[in-house]
Amino acid sequence: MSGQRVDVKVVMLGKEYVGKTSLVERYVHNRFLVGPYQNTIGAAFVAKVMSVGDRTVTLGIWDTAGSERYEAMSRIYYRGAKAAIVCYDLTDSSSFERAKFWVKELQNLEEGCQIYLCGTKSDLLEEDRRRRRVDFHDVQDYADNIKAQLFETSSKTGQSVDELFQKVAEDYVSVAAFQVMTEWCQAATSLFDRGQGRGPGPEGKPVLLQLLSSLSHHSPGLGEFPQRAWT
Ligand SMILES: Nc1nc2c(ncn2[C@@H]2O[C@H](COP(=O)(O)OP(=O)(O)OP(=O)(O)O)[C@@H](O)[C@H]2O)c(=O)[nH]1
Repeated sequence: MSGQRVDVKVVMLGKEYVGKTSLVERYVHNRFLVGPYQNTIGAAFVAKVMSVGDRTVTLGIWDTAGSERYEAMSRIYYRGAKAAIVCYDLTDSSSFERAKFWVKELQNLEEGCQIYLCGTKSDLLEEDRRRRRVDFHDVQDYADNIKAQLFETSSKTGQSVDELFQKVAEDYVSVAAFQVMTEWCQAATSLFDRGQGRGPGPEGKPVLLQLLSSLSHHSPGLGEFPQRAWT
């Protein structure tokens, strides 16, 4: 996978033992490793290619170490991340406090990073509801406040794991499409302001049509409406 182009840098954050590595294992290899717990040292990277509609998106996932000993190192890994999956263990309230710590960090230092809150080990609640230590509605309110998405997953059973990563990729595609659309609108407005929109561009086609075909190329579907309206 080395040298592979990555579309979305995703970072896994959260207290040690919450299940970050297990989440990545379940998603990438569709397996749940049993055996003695091995804490992550530093960080691990894996890339996963996936589909969103007719587009291919490559997620580059950084699995960080949850131990506070590696806190400074985890900061290096969330730099430039477009998405952060901030994990907490549904059976451990202190892990949710730690999740809030990471959310604050991201809000202060990585403004452009979309946050996904992930309550892990939901299978343990299936076995015994009394084990829940983090209330769903409290977290949902918190998630709404910070404009984050909320998922409750189990790496053991696979519950909601694919949905979580799929949402990350889908959000990336819609944000990218929105950016292209915004840039296109700005370019079109500026051409119209200068009265050049219908003039010929470098390929002999009207400049606006050239912009539209570039928009359609980057975001299939988005270019259809204006193209129909203006030709
Ligand atoms: N029952 C259950 N156990 C889980 C689940 N996810 C992880 N675990 C267990 O929780 C322990 C910690 O999991 P890891 O994935 O190593 O946790 P981590 O967050 O990567 O830990 P650090 O690397 O120390 O940050 C392991 O014993 C896992 O088997 C889950 O969904 N259900």
